[in-house]
Amino acid sequence: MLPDRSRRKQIEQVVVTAEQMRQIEARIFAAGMPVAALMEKVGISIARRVQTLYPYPQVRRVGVLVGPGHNGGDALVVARELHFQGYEVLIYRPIAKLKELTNQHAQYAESLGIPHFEAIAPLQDCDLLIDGLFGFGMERQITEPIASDIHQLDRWSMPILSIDLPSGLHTDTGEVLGKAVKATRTFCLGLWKQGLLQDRALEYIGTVELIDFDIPTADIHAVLEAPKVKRVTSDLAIATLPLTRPPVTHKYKQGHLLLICGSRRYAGGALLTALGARASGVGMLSIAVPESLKPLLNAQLPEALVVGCPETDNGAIAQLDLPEGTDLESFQAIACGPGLTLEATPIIQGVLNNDCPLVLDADGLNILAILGTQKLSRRSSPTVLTPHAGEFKRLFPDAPSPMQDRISAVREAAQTSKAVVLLKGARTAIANPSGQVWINPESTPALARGGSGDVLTGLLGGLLAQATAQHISVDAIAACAAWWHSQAGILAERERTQIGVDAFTLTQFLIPVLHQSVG
Ligand SMILES: NC(=O)C1=CN([C@@H]2O[C@H](COP(=O)(O)OP(=O)(O)OC[C@H]3O[C@@H](n4cnc5c(N)ncnc54)[C@H](OP(=O)(O)O)[C@@H]3O)[C@@H](O)[C@H]2O)[C@@H](O)CC1
Ligand SMILES: Nc1ncnc2c1ncn2[C@@H]1O[C@H](COP(=O)(O)OP(=O)(O)O)[C@@H](O)[C@H]1O
Ligand SMILES: [K+]
Repeated sequence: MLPDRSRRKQIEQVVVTAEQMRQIEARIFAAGMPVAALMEKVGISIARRVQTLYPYPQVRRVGVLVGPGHNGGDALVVARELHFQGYEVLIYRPIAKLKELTNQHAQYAESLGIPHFEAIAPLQDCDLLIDGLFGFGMERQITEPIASDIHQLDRWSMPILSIDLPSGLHTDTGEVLGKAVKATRTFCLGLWKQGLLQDRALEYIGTVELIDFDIPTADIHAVLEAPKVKRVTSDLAIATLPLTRPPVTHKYKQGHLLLICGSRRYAGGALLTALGARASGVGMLSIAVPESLKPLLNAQLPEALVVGCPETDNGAIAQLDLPEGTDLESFQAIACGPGLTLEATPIIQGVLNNDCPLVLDADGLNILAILGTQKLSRRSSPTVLTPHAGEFKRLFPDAPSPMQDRISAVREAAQTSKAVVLLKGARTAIANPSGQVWINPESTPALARGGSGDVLTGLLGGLLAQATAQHISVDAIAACAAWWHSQAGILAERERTQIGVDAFTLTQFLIPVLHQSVG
């Protein structure tokens, strides 16, 4: 058995579907763990955590919503424990027919004199509600009268704590099945459920934490075969960062990144991409911009080699004018797109035809959408595409909608395009062509602001350029960049409020966040 800390770190990376969770539980039960014992263990862990977060007597009246399955069973164990700790517990039990084990707990709660109701109204004056209506067994639409009762909860103001998932959310896709509880907190049981990491679930889940109940890692590995879905934890991301260098090295050994970005109209995009790249620590940074942007870039990034390129009449890059003896394959990575405009189509065609690891963003993606993503399958070096949902739809019109099941969408896009696809959003999802998916589990809406994606492009380009000599997968690097970018946003928000995180400010928090995370 792994020491507890290391096991916990592994568990935090795992993401499961309902079916995978069922299979893992089935193995535990088949090995001899009684179902009732597991429910008891889970229920008691939840009750302890409730007592810490909502201590008696600050919180006195607790309403417990009990469904027909084992989610309801868990809730009844919590109800019983809280009753014995002095809380006044009231139970809402809208469905009479309960699974056997749940029914036994219901009978015992009745014998203790805990009142139960078929209607929701008697719970109106509770200080806290615990939602154990449905968990990962929920597959059908919620019907009346439960839908109306859940609607009623939206009008009440007490905190709601959901067990495993807010009732009514689909475990895998995060879809609302008719109506769903809007939780203040969710205690996800055992392993992270995929639906909790989907953007559309975020409005419902509140603050989420994992309640570990010691699932053996052997059972997890037995069920979860590659490709997997992984949460990008701090441990995973930090292990990928190029934090220490060998004592004997030089700038070109630390990666040479070429940025191709900007136009007279969109100068800021080039600057923000360059500042993101600077923070990555890349050994050498070259920046190709239209000639008229050269003074601006030189003034802001004195360390960079700024290549002024001939311009179109509208101020876009007309052709790359790299220094004598340099071609596109001289670089460890190229990142291009922000601010280019569609006039830069020949430039994108040129980089696609070259054999160098490539990050495409913004207009780079818009041009690729016109050229067709099948162009990518001919590249022998890795390509990373970093679309937001709008760009994604233009690039992959036949993939599932990125507004719905983002994990399926990004996986299919990566498989068909043979690129690593980083689908930006509240919970950025990254997939590689083999179907491995990473989800960045923490971020802040402070990042929903013009230019913050440009910062990510530069940061990712810089990490990619530094990693080519090492054996780190490109999707792991993209996941690491998404984590770093979000963590900088979170730190910037903490110091400057949610409205204080403009994209330039974000670049200034990229290094401080490492101090905090790495120590
Ligand atoms: N096994 C264990 O000991 C452990 C289990 N754990 C806990 O168990 C939970 C999973 O339990 P579960 O599989 O019993 O399913 P659950 O989520 O309670 O609900 C399914 C029930 O709801 C019913 N139902 C569905 N939709 C409905 C609708 N629209 N309207 C009305 N009814 C509807 C459905 O009925 P059916 O569709 O079959 O007719 C079925 O009866 C899990 O999330 C976790 O909390 C963990 O603590 C670990 C230990
Ligand atoms: N609600 C949100 N929560 C967390 N991060 C967000 C949210 N909305 C956007 N972001 C992040 O902000 C960045 C925006 O990038 P993008 O849409 O390309 O903007 P731009 O093109 O203006 O730079 C992405 O990294 C995205 O993941
Ligand atoms: K629930």
